[in-house]
Amino acid sequence: MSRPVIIALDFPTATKALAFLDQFPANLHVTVKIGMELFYAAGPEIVKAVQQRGHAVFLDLKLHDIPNTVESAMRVLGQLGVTYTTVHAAGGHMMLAAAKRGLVAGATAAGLPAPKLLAITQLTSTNQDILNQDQQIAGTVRASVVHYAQLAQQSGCDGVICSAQEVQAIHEAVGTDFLGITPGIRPAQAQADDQQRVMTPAAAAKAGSNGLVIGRPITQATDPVKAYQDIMSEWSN
Ligand SMILES: O=C(O)c1cc(=O)[nH]c(=O)n1[C@@H]1O[C@H](COP(=O)(O)O)[C@@H](O)[C@H]1O
Repeated sequence: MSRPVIIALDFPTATKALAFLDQFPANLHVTVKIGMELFYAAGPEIVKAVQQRGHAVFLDLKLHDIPNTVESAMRVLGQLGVTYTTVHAAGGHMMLAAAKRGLVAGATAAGLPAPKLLAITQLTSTNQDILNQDQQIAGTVRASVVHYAQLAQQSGCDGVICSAQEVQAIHEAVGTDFLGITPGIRPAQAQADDQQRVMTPAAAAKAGSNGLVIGRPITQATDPVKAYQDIMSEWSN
């Protein structure tokens, strides 16, 4: 199975996102994450534009609503030909199962393979204090993340989004076939920004991460292609 370095295309307009991608050689096909900012600004057209350039798309809209609404929304997203998409594990078993049903139904109707469904566990910007005080969840961040991974697996998800700090515990709990895709990745000298649970690409690889999500260290680099290639080589060595 491929272990992608997924570039978070966090830009406010399609023009800026495509100008960023145009810096990459035409024959270098990557996986990019289109999140709320870009999708709200540019809609499904930006998904198509990125796919037409040969890149795979991770559509990250982190759905969280009642099961019926999530199922209907996923039916629409399932028709876009994306590789991965996201739903919040905190919505519970019924919502996750509904998300999976909708995604598979949408993809089947469009004659496409179903995208991998990844459940958001605890955001990598969450720390122990936020978990215990703001969310009023007792216990450790790791225990909460592993619990959500078990729930997501039982509900038919293909994997979770978590910090690379929790990947090993997840794989021990639910098996190595279940994907642990990890944002909160920072090369050794990079600043953490708003991320709390971070790891370097090399440490994430060692921990068994199934894919990295990385934005600012690439998108805001002076030479984004070199930043991407440096991370790729650290990750795959
Ligand atoms: O779902 C995500 O992709 C996500 C989950 C999470 O727990 N933490 C997290 O940072 N992300 C996303 O991963 C990207 C990280 O960006 P950088 O912090 O710039 O590398 C952003 O697009 C976030 O929305």
